[in-house]
Amino acid sequence: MEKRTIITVKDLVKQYGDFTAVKGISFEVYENEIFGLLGPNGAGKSTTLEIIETLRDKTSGQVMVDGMDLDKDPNGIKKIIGVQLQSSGYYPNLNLTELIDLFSGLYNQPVDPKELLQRFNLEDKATAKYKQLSGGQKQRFSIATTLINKPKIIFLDEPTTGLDPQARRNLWELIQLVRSQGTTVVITTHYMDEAEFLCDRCAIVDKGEIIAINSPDALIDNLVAGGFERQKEVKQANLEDVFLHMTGRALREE
Ligand SMILES: Nc1ncnc2c1ncn2[C@@H]1O[C@H](COP(=O)(O)OP(=O)(O)OP(=O)(O)O)[C@@H](O)[C@H]1O
Repeated sequence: MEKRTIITVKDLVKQYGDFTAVKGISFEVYENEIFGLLGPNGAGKSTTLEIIETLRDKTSGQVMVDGMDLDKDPNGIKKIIGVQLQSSGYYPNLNLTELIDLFSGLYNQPVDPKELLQRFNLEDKATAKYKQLSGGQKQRFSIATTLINKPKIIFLDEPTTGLDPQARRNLWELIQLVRSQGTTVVITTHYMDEAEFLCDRCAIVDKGEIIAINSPDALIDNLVAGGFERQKEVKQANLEDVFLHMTGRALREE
């Protein structure tokens, strides 16, 4: 089936003073895929994401989101995307239900807080404040809030950083669920196992340039075809498997 392109980035450049953080990158994201931006610290992933999210000005280049040109219709783009807020974006005196009601009012979108919290395994926290949540719960809540305006695309910037293996896997399942319900997901991560598990395609960004873009499988196959061999014998399991086998897969944060 022909894939529909939902994001097109062409020759994108971002300069901070004399420093060029993004050096003319181009890529496309297809509708309903999970697309990853991978790269070391400072590669330019967040800058790229924030430009597409309309939160940061670009220096040059073209960005189209669902047929809308970033230069001409940033407000149109804002309406169809969901962006994770930093923790400072949540009013400290409101509980989770009240926060959802607040966003729902701001977006003018009716949302049932109970149903949304249930979907993200947070029904017991309906009257808790954001700051009272564990790391995993905070991430789940912030992903839940990206869905309030019923976006076509959500952007997740390092959603599992700092989480334990159980919470990470739980979040992976939730991200897959969000995609299965029709949302396109753009994610940045430093965890290659995460990208391999979640992403349909990923771009590897280094020093402001895209150095590879493909499915994780194809990237691995290309490396092996080039004669790469692992130095160590590959074991049937890794330390994370040991950890999860011994401590279980159930979430521990409650
Ligand atoms: N507001 C700013 N002013 C000046 N330089 C900036 C600014 N924001 C980012 N940079 C620089 O641009 C480069 C790219 O930063 P960016 O945050 O996009 O990278 P990243 O790939 O998301 O990194 P990380 O994985 O650490 O989040 C870095 O060298 C960073 O120091």
